[in-house]
Amino acid sequence: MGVVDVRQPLGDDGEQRRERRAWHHDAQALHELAPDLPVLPGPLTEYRQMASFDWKQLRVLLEDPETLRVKMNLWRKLEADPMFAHPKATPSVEEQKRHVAVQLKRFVEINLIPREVHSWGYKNKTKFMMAVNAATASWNKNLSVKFGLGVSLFTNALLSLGTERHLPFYEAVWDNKFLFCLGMTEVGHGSNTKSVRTTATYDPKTQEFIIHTPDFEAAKCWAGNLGKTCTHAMLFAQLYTADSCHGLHAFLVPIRDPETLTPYPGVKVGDIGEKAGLNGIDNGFAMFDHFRIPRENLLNRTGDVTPDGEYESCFQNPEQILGAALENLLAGRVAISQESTHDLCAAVTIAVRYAAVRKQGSPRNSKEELSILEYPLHQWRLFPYVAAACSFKVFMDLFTDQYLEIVEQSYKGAEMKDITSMAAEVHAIVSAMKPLITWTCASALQESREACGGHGYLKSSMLGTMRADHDATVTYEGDNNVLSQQASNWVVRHWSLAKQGNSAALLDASPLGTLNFLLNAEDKLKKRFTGTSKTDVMNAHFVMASYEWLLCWLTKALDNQLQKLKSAGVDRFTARAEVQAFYAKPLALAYGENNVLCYFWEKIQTPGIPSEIKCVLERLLVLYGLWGIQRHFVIFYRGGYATGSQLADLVQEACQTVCNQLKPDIVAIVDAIAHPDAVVKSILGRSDGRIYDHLYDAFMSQQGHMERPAWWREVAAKPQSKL
Ligand SMILES: Cc1cc2nc3c(=O)[nH]c(=O)nc-3n(C[C@H](O)[C@H](O)[C@H](O)COP(=O)(O)OP(=O)(O)OC[C@H]3O[C@@H](n4cnc5c(N)ncnc54)[C@H](O)[C@@H]3O)c2cc1C
Repeated sequence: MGVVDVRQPLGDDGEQRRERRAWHHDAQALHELAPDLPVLPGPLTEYRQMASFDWKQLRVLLEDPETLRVKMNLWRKLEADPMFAHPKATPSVEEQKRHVAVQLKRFVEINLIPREVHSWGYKNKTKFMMAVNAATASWNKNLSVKFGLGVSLFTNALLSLGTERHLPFYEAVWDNKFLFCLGMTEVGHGSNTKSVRTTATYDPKTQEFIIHTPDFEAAKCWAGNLGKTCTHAMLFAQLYTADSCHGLHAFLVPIRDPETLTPYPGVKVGDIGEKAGLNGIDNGFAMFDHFRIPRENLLNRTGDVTPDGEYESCFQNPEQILGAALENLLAGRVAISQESTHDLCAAVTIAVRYAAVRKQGSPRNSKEELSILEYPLHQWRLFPYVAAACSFKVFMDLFTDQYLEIVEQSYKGAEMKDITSMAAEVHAIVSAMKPLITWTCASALQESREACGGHGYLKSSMLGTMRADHDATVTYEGDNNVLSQQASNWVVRHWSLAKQGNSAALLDASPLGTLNFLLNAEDKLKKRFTGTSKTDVMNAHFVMASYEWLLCWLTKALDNQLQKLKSAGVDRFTARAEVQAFYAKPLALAYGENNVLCYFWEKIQTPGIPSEIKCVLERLLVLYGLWGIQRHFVIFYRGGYATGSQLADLVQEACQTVCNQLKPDIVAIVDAIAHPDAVVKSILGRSDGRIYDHLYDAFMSQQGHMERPAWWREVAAKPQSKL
């Protein structure tokens, strides 16, 4: 195997791919990926005509056209099949579960993921599956979660944790015979997975593992599909042999008879009940009473038990085994970040189109009311989220390629430069990005709901449904607050190299370059803000240099705090807990934001981008960066980067100016990142902008909406006595 170098953000064939992805789209391809918008003059026409660029070209720049093609194809198929139609009224919780379960069956049956995909290499296959997942999530998040847990995420984990003897499970899942759940969380433990208490004790007499739940707090809990539908669980339990506990391992545990869905004796299993959202998913609990499974059901890539009960591991200690097992969950976190980017795009599509059409208030002596988009406050509320949506889209596109390349090469056994450092860096990036992206999306959904006023609160705006369904992403697959600690831990670990000025070691530790801000850190920390006009801050150079200073300061400050606590005799666990709120969490967030800026900047350098699009992209980058800088003002002042009011004054002025510059282009930017109307499903966010026509239809099409209620007698005034 040759040595693989993924230092280039675009991968080893970066230059080639840049060329490929730059502006060679014929009219037919563009039409397929960016179908024409309504041509009749409509409420959005005026703003569309103001645009300085072609939205179709921006669309295929912000996302890999191949990925976009997969999504557009899938959406067309889902739209054409009545089984995937959205119910008009909200069904009961039970019916939501039934509907999503039968949709999943059909999803697999009609080969929405063609069989040949399984023979593709890891990278192409996973990239395809991720595109399908993100597109499905935008159609119906319940369906994508059910599919992810039960089929795609499971089979992904199976291939990396299991061995050849587990392949029949892989086949059975894709043949619709088995459905899985991933059972890690217990009633009493979630984030601290090491303390999971379900046991799997090996019995050499029968060559079986005995799965047991010691008490209710150790019951498996929350696993999607476990409540009603799964046939098996990929269950995480502490593995015991006669001599000792070998830590957390994954087991394939039968839960229900696949033909009758009756739970097996020894498994007490059920649904945990109605949730705040995602009610199409049957999240469940399960308790095991000395339930026996064959020895071969242990996923044995990282460790195995011989028939006579001897434990064999490729790792030295149980923590390493856990680490290897959890590494496999990274794909899930990447997928969540992709889905959330989609939700963010949908939220701003709805809110910006609505803002362009909705008129409210007018200046004195003017008869014309203003679109709410004209108000600087409204721009400031929404445009940074549009900038975030575009930047995240680019980041996820480029980073997913790198991530899959690294995993593929390591599977192939390629002799990769710095594989250990690369794995650690990828882990840190994902641990920072999943929180950043899901939190940004959550606040965008809330802001967009408010920005659409009362109508935004209608179910048919879709913002409430999206907000409720998206909400869980900040908790599952690693709670955001806990996950972000892994990112800050990794960054701060390298401060000593920065302090020594050891650039070579820093570059080795960060093959993807996300620690480059630490190069010459002490010099960077000497920099002070000297700007005197808004043009000094309204550019990418200022934004990126300020982020470098911010990150160096936060890393150094976090390290100082940890050293201080250590010198005072505070143990490592307590010290880490002490610094979380004011050092570690801001560092993880700033690290994530800086990654977004660096990848976006790299993208803007793609050769051949038309100058008008480049100008829009730079404005979006600057707005995203300034939005972050003003959130971190306290640190800039606290660390002495700025004194007096100049930095705050100029950044605020610049934010408002960039918003104003983006205003004529904002509807076209949103057109470039919007999903088709049938996917967004919002009466406020359609591409024709005819919000009042759609509102009228929505009001008028409700069943019985103008009828006297059947229960009118219970509330109507009693007839007056004639006496
Ligand atoms: C819709 C949904 C679907 C899910 N699906 C699955 C599934 O399929 N399979 C599965 O196994 N699990 C699933 N889960 C469970 C999910 O993975 C856990 O909820 C998650 O890991 C968090 O664990 P917890 O709920 O025990 O919270 P806890 O770990 O108890 O955390 C509670 C709060 O304490 C904070 N906290 C915890 N530890 C620390 C610390 N060290 N420092 C600072 N703060 C801390 C957290 O930030 C959090 O705000 C699902 C959850 C939801 C909501």
